Amino acid sequence: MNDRQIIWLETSPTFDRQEAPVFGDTSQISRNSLAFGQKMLLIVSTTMPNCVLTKTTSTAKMSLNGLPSPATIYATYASVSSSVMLLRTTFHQIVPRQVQQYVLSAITRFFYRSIVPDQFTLVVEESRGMAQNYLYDSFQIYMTTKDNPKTNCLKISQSQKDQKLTSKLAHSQEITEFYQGIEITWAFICRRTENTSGKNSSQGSGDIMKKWFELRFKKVHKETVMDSYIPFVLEEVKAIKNAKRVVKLHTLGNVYGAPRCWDSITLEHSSTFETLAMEPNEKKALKDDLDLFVKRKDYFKRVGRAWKRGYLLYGPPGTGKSSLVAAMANYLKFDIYDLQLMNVTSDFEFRRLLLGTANRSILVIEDIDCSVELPDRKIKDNRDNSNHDLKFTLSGLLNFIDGIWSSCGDERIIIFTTNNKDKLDPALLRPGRMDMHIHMSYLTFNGFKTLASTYLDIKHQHWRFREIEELFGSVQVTPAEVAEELMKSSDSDVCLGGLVDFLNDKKRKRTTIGDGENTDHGVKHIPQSKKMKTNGCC
Ligand SMILES: Nc1ncnc2c1ncn2[C@@H]1O[C@H](COP(=O)(O)OP(=O)(O)OP(=O)(O)O)[C@@H](O)[C@H]1O
Repeated sequence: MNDRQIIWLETSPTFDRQEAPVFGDTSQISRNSLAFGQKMLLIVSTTMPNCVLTKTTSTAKMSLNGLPSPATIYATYASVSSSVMLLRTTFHQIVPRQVQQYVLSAITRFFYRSIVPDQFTLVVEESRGMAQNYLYDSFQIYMTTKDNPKTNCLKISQSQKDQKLTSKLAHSQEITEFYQGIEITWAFICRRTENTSGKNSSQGSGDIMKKWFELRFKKVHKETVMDSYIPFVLEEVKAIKNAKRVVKLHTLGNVYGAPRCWDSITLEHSSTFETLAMEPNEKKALKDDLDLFVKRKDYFKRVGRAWKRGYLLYGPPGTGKSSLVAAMANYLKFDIYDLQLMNVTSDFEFRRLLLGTANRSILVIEDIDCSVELPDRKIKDNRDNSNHDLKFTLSGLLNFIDGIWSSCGDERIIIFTTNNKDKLDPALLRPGRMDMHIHMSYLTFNGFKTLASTYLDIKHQHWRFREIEELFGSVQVTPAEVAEELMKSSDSDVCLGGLVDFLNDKKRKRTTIGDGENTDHGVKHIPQSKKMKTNGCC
């Protein structure tokens, strides 16, 4: 091409006559050969300047600076857009919908890949053969929490019970989010395809609806997305599911003549760690312990121990032992199995009942000191004492809790409560059984402030507080007693005035309650080393 030269010939805009100012040696060839408004493109040989290789003449009227006039642009636009409209209408009318969708998605994918060739796409389909794809279900839940200003269509729904709207991505909608600086685009796609399985589809016709998620990101981030982002999404989904989970309370049903089994109702106890009157450091220690426990699945596996945790709650009546159990269940979203040992007649029945409990649950054995006389309890005195299944023994209880029951389930918590720790059999307190001893004691001033906030909505100070703090120094009062006083009126001044009278009255009488002589307060951890040594035997 080096021996060629391109030359434009154009009539002068300043002269209203047929004159062609030209360039180079070709001027003689084309002079006076153009009409006004004409433009000519010459390709000439550089070696023989007068030799025209190609000649193109444009008759379109040109603007002063060589650009097309607005009328030309408009005419071109009108003709192109009407052609596109015509094509579009024809495409929609003639081509079947499935084919349309296929063509459009093929085009989209083609352009997407050619424009961004280093992109990677993960496809997560709704089902894996016959089985539902767990990942797809999880992604669907995850997407309900996402919103994006760019999304222009969402599917929303609401159940009768739920006050919140649930939103889902609609077909072909996309959401983009950033994870560790990586841009990840989620797209939800559903498409009707022909049912080749021969089974009836939910749509009634021979078609089935295929749904899937596409995750698009740069190829270099493939490993981060697979190894870190997807596990992160699954963890988020677990938390979302947990937040929605309804905690159940299981108690022993009593159907005449039939073996006892668990009956369940929704746990209505609204106690939480926030509403619980407890020293803040003790509360934190317990929450941290629970958090660690639920996170340590692999750890328990590695050290060869059952994934279980035992807590002993002890203290006078009305100090919040049951409230703490409810707070733990609400915090972890674990069901509660409330077992009254006086209803259990034999080791055999005890095992059967425990095997009927589910994972992620709390087994509560309340008032263990007074509910049953272990280990000598028998059903029938004339039976052979060596038959352990026919009597209920302490060793039966502990062995089963330590052994088979705890190892055939996951995330099991067992809680014993007692008003009198001193009365308990030392075997129960052995390290490895009860990992944490929690003393629920009389109310402290810190605990009182929690109750004042919960019951009277006093978040900071009240002029009665100083007086109440002084009285707490000289009288022992349970949270249950104080809660009772704080509920007497909706006027906080009246309630606190009543509480001051109540405390003064108590002070006068100098009444001591229950196990006031206890010297060990709060949360007590059993050293891990000790636990390991003694684990597994009664
Ligand atoms: N620590 C606490 N924090 C908040 N509220 C409490 C606390 N302790 C007791 N209460 C209030 O007192 C009521 C009775 O408390 P709860 O049944 O939890 O005590 P308990 O120690 O289990 O008693 P018992 O030993 O008699 O079973 C609860 O419903 C709650 O309203």
